[in-house]
Amino acid sequence: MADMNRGPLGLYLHFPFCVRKCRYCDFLSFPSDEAGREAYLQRLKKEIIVRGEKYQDYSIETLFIGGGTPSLMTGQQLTELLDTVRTAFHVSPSGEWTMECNPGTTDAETLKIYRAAGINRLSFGLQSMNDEELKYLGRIHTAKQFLDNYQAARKAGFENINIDLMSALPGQTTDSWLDTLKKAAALEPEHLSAYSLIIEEGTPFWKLYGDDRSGEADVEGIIADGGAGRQGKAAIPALPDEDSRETDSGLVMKEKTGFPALPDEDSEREMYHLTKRILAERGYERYEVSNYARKGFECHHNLMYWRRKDYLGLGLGAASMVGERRFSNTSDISRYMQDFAYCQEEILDRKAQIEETMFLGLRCTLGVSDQTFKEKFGESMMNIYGDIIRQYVSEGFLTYHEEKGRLAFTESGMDVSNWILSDFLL
Ligand SMILES: C[S@@+](CC[C@H](N)C(=O)[O-])C[C@H]1O[C@@H](n2cnc3c(N)ncnc32)[C@H](O)[C@@H]1O
Ligand SMILES: C[S@@+](CC[C@H](N)C(=O)[O-])C[C@H]1O[C@@H](n2cnc3c(N)ncnc32)[C@H](O)[C@@H]1O
Ligand code: SF4
Repeated sequence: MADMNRGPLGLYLHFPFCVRKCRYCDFLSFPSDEAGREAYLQRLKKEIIVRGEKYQDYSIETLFIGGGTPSLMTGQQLTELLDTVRTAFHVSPSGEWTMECNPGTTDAETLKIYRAAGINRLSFGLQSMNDEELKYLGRIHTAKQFLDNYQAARKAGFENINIDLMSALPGQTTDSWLDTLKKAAALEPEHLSAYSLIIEEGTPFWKLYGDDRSGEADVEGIIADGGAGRQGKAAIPALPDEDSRETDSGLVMKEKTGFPALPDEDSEREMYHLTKRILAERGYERYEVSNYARKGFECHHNLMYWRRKDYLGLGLGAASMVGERRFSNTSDISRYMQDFAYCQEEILDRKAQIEETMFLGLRCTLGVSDQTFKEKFGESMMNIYGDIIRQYVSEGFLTYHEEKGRLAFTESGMDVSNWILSDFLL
């Protein structure tokens, strides 16, 4: 139940450490040792206490521990971290508390402690069920290790589990994507995220594949997840040597590098359409561009971002938006260990607020409510975007539901949402 007297707040905690860096990843994370992780957590707990004092008028509705690899935390570290949150903030009793969990980094005992400490949703970064694809991505785990962890999580009492998958991987065929999708859905997780691999600048994959996917990263950049997630690049170590670059599955290899080629555009499209069909057939409703859930299991924390509700991000590089103030912590670890000053702060003007409302709202299949829009901005969406909306409605990409007063993408609009959304920049 929401706290009547306090405003709802989403709390994000960043844990910036991984066993090693995956070749495609530009999230803020780097390898670490035990001492470094412990020192960071001491600092994070201190930040929780310091910031908590300023947020006594709020109640934590959702909590999300992301990374990096938060499951590198011991049971005791996680328990202390969550106890600190409960001491420093008001928390809603039935809130969604998610933690990202990397296959190959956890076990049954630890998962039980996480559950007892208050985590009630797990998000597994599986990416693929194909060990060869996992190897090229630079993942540290196999599909089998994921399965073991997944079963252990169910036994530990987790009844709300997400699995992250990625398509359009090096060497991936539509058949192998189909296989990954089917195997993941067969486990009946409550939630599935299916992303298309983005070749991010500055990553080892950029060196290997940057030319093949030029332009793609730019489009994604405009429509970032509410500003959260894609800022702050970590230093990326050189490509580790491969023991063997042989492949026995007939993959097309990139000349010189020994890495398989990316699927061509047609295969990528096919994979995308397969995702929708296979997941729909198995009872997963798409509620956002890349997110699918059983009814009632949509990720509340991410919905806070897309609906532009207040959220506070703590830890290295974490992003926040409270009121129309957007701010984030430094991405420089040595600075973070010394002071908690915000490094980027801006007040969003009306234009930016309107653009964001459209970008983030339209990503969700529910779309944007004209009523809510009017209450916020004092005029109808039609006043501002009339021409564009009419054009895309007549072309069948957008639909306006008169009765509900909501503007949303049609299915074909969702397929090209990135391109259409750029027209909503004022
Ligand atoms: C920031 S990661 C953290 C999750 C966890 N550390 C893991 O990798 O298992 C969250 C998710 O973003 C997705 N992701 C990361 N890099 C991506 C990229 N370059 N393109 C598309 N999706 C990406 C992956 O599916 C990943 O599970
Ligand atoms: C890409 S999403 C994946 C969510 C997952 N599919 C799910 O349903 O739970 C999560 C990642 O976004 C990033 N992230 C989310 N909120 C953030 C915030 N407020 N500040 C900084 N990074 C954030 C973190 O790297 C986190 O691991
Ligand atoms: S994808 Fe996940 S595990 Fe891999 S480097 Fe990025 S945050 Fe770490």
